Amino acid sequence: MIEASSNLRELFGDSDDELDEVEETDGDDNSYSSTSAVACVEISTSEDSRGTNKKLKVTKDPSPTRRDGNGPRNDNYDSVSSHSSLCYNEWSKRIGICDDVLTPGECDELIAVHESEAHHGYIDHLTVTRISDLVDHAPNYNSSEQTQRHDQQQQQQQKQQRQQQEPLHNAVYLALPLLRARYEVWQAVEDCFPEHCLELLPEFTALTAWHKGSFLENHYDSNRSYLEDRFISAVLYLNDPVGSECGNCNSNDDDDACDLHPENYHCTGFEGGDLVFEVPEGTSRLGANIGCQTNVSTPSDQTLQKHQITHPEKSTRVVTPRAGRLVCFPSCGRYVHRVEKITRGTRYALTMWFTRRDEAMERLQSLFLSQAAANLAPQQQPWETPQQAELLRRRIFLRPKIPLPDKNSLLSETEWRHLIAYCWWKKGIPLWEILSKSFTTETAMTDADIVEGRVFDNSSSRNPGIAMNSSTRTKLQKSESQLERVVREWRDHYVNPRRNGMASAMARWNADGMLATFVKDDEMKCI
Ligand SMILES: O=C(O)CCC(=O)C(=O)O
Ligand SMILES: [Fe+2]
Repeated sequence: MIEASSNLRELFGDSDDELDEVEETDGDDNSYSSTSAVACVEISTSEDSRGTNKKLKVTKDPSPTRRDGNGPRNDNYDSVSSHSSLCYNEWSKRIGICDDVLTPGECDELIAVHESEAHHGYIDHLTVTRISDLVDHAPNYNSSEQTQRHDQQQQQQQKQQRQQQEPLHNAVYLALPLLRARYEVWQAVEDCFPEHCLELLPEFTALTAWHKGSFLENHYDSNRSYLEDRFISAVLYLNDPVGSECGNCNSNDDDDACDLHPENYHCTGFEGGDLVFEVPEGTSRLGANIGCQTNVSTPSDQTLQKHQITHPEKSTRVVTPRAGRLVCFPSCGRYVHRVEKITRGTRYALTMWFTRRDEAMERLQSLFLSQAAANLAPQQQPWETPQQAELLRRRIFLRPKIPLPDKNSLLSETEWRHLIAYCWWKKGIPLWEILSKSFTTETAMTDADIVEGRVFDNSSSRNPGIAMNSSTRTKLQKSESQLERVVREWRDHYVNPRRNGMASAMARWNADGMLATFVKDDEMKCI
């Protein structure tokens, strides 16, 4: 997975190269929305049906059939569709759309997880949190060493007490909701591709934040030799687009309201960002013509059928993101797609690929390393310059107007970052207000504006030089009593329950650490 991700910049960053390999189509005159168009695989999973029973229906534990490593290459969707009079319905039904795969609350938590540990992504204006960003530095929760200990329960209690007192060194507790969501996506993808049930293995899992200005040109997802193991692509959207008004901050400002109100940066709406598929050239709109099932439903489709019109060669199928909506499709060249530019706000998603080859599977064995926890200060990604990494770090603090902490600060930098995201997620906790009583707002705001403008701007990344003044830091120390209450709530009601849930889930997982399976409801409980 590490190799694959370090190559992602090559995949997405140099869009000129990318387009050379993909047949370009330009027509979007005939685009139509997924919500009203041809029915494909539509599976609505209500909250009830997502209970433990469903989660246990397909066991993700490794079995010889899943893990023999001899699965076929991802050529069948290409070859099924490669005859010249490809049936539109046959093509379209491979684009699975499932709504309510996660609840709004689960989506919000994943957004907060991303905000806690955001790194520069593989294209401009994109930040990512790969699952490995959370677990690679995990302490050993489940080593054989530990299980052999005589008084395991006592050890566990001591450990929990230590955790409650020690500064937060790692982000592993944040992996719990992500692992749960990963499993939900996995199940939904299997539901959409039942013919490949029990074959599909996660190859890559990351939370992605598509900030204003980000987009992806036409591409398909297995379009490099080192990506050819990718078989199914899956994107679970975590927030809704908004109209002209700002969803949460009630601003009527037409001009980038969310971007202008960083203190309300829980306004997670966005504009733009549709996922647009190119219908392959030569595709017939008439499924009946070549004997496949016809389930066309829109008036325009019926008209086409009635008049026996072949669908124009160049057209698109548009999927509009929505919180809890999963879209999954073959990663092969028949499913060329793009992401339209995000023109406002941030579009959040959980992005996954599935493979059928065991060797290509995403490894999570580092969850089981018996290493001491490393300090998870934001780490420089292979494609980042140190300056870019530093700017992103500053942005995380300054966007919500929180001064950069120094050595004497109440919390470590990791803790501050996580606390900021928690408060942002919980919305009702006015961290900025608590702090603003005792630090110089003007300084923080000025810095925030400068950083916001530069963080994604490569041309200015050579000069990140922004220093917080010392009075800001000194004053921050004085607000401890109010802050301490917030910190206690965060630790007691969030960090510790999540840590315990993680430890409990991991105790049930396979000793080789290669497959993380389901996470139980009670392990997710936050008091
Ligand atoms: O986020 C999306 O809608 C699709 C993203 C995508 O195409 C990709 O990451 O390859
Ligand atoms: Fe893609």
